[in-house]
Amino acid sequence: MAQLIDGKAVAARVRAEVKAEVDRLRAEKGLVPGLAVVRVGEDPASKTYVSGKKKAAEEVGFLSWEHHRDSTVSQDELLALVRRLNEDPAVHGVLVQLPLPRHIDPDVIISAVRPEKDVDGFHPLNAGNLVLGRPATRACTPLGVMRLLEEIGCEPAGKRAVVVGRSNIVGKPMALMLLQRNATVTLCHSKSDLPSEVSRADILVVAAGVRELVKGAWIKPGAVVIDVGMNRKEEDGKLVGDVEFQAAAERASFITPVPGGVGPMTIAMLIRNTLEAAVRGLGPSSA
Ligand SMILES: Nc1nc(=O)c2c([nH]1)NC[C@@H]1CN(c3ccc(C(=O)N[C@@H](CCC(=O)O)C(=O)O)cc3)C=[N+]21
Repeated sequence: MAQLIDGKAVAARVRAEVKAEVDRLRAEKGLVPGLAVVRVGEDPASKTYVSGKKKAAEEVGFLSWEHHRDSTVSQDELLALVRRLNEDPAVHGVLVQLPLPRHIDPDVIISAVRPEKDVDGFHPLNAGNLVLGRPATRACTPLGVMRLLEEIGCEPAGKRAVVVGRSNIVGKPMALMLLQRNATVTLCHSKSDLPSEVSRADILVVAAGVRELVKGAWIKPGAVVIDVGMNRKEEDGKLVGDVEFQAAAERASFITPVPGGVGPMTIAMLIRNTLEAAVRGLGPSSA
């Protein structure tokens, strides 16, 4: 039976680390990190996530602002807001909650955020620097997964890592981070021969957005299974992942639950990225 990876507990520890650093920055430099979150429309999931981000920001002693706009806001109006936040010296991190309404091109908005303030790590400059293995702000969810692997003492070097799902916000950066740590990485589309790909994984990360897509019987005995999926069941409103949890747990050595696995880590890493953006803003060697 697999050991559970307690993302909630690790995330709380990350936030405590950040809080200690924020207290020191405030005392020594008079600096308080600031996070601005932009939310458009009335998507209930976005509302929940944004309030989670705001709560975490306040818990660690950041300043935080939520800028809410109606779903009818124009792309130009949203761009103007992003530019204002880019110029605001109290704001160290700018996050535009996705998804955006259909009449707004998310690439245009994401590219407008100053790369130094892009705490999501979605800006093409940060994404490109990740590809090149250069310093960059890294996407929060895969960064959180890397931290979970570290916590359980899982060393990626030389292991076969399989990532299911190729999104720009999870799958692709996840594969690159594992590659950077010298894993042998396979990045799969959900149309791949998943049973055969998954069965070779020492480290399996699933971010496909399809409820219980990965069956327990496919898991290699002893594998580390990281489930990034978040699917709300029609029947009872409960969250389930992209992995058939019970059956997978019988074969895996470690597995993340949903909820309480990767989700809380995403927010904790956003908080970390914002702290780092604030410290970078002080200029070289002044931290
Ligand atoms: N610009 C942008 N950046 C994001 O980082 C971003 C985004 N847009 N759009 C949506 C996704 C989703 N996301 C989650 C964050 C926390 C949990 C989380 O804390 N989940 C809890 C459960 C929450 C619940 O019960 O609903 C858990 O897994 O334990 C989940 C999902 C960030 N996203």
